[in-house]
Amino acid sequence: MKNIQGIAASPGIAIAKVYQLETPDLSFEKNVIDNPQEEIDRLDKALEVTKMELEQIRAHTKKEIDDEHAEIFSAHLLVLSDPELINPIKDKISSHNAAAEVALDETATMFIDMFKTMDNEYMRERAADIQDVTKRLMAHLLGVTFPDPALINEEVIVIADDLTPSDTAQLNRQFVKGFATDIGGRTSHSAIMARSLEIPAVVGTKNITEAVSHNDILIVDGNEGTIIINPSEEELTAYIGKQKLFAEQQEEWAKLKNEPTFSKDGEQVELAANIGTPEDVSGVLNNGGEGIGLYRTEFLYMGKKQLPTEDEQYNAYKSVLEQMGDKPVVVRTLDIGGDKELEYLDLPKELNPFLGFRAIRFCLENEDVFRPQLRALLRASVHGNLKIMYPMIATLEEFRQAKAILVDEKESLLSEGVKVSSTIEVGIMVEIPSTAVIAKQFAKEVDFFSIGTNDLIQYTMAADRMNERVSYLYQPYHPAILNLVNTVIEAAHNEGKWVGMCGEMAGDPIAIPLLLGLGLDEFSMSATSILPARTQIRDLSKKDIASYKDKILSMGTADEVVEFIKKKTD
Ligand SMILES: C=C(OP(=O)(O)O)C(=O)O
Ligand SMILES: [Mg+2]
Repeated sequence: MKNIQGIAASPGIAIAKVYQLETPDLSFEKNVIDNPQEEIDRLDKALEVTKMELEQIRAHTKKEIDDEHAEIFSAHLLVLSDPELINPIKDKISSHNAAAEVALDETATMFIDMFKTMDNEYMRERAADIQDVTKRLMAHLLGVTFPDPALINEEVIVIADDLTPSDTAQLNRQFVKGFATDIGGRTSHSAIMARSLEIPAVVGTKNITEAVSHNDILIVDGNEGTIIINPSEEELTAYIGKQKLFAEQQEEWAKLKNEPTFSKDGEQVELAANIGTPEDVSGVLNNGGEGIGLYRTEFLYMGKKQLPTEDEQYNAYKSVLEQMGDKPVVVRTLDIGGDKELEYLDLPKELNPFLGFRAIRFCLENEDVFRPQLRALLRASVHGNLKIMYPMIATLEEFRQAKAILVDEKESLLSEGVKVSSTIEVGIMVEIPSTAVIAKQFAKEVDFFSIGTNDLIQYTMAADRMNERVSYLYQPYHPAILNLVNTVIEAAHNEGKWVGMCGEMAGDPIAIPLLLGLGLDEFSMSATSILPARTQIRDLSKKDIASYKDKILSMGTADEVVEFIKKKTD
């Protein structure tokens, strides 16, 4: 028996025997050729067959999964038709007399390396897409068959170094009970697809392919990220129990998908989701999200060579708003800086980037960047229920200045005859202690607050959210944090305004009772946390917890708070 720890990528527990998905041998002789045209013809033929195969996988995915995942293969097809990839391969063949395999390998490696080293997770994962497509193309050039996971016909757990999107799309849910890979992260495509197929998965184990052999029995715990190889009888019994419990839990959760969120004593709150791209919206709706509490627009600006145009932004915002119908969508304006750099802006390196020139500070000094975003948002506002939120507000002047620019852009759009919604709420993130402390003054001017605890905790505790050595100080349940949260909620409610929270704390099962008791109106979290949170809230009495509010807020340590709330809500 041996346990391996990886990253929990898709929830659930699977127990079955190992199926090793091996990549075929794609090695080749590095021959020089004497007829480049023949090689180019071979390449064109392989391209044609690969495209046909991808079309088939796309159709299969569309039928068996959904349109969104089928789009991955549309992207692959685009890669194969992209002259920026194909022309350099052909140039290498004709100018260096390289065999098609050599030219493909060298060109693909160059692009993959380039994307892999980018300081942006999204782009790094696009490297995996190019790798996937070019491997398939190479197999056709070499005349070797690619593994076909669709042929699996007994219950298994698929083990692989990595699962490409096309592998994942072919997995038959009836037989493939789970999967585990050496590489990958929570946002890699295979992980995203595992979640929508609802196959338990653990990724990033580093060495699962070496640790198991063909007929081993495995337990894959996608809730905890653990894999148990050849479990003992006791472990098996324990996990079969957990599996049953999880299945029961999921059935319970699913019943609440289209339900509003009420506490046991009948108080309503809103459970919303945090998203980074329009593609994330379907996951929000599938998980019963009542709104988008934070759309991080940075991703529109990242992984590019220049700023996105106003129209590009308009299309992204419109897509999110339309998909959400009349449900609220809080879009946060550009929060660049800190750990999120935009290389093309060429901003000077700073000693303390988290305390530096970022977010609203940058936008107010760079109106040429800020105004197009606000215009795109205002134009998109007629397509849904838009709320605009400014990040990193530290002073009232910043909010007033940002709002004045918005009003100015609105007036100019209206004078151009462009329609703009008249009901857009304008609010701020509360993630800087100064703003939390004078929330009372802010509450008179903003339409809403959303508490960004990821930053509020680091600034209040003076503990860098990225620094492992001070992570013990990063304490969401610290009375100082709870007092600030309480100040913000009371201030807002006194002015008849609503308060959300979009930091990670909002989806944390220990924090949820505390936040409910303090009167938080909207909880914004990752989509898959929504149904468990709704279930939890239905069992909590807001009034009961609120009656302990003064006691909790006067406690001295986070441990005391946790111990107390656990005891009261068990
Ligand atoms: C939601 C927040 O913003 P980000 O994590 O993007 O800084 C936060 O600070 O809590
Ligand atoms: Mg923040």
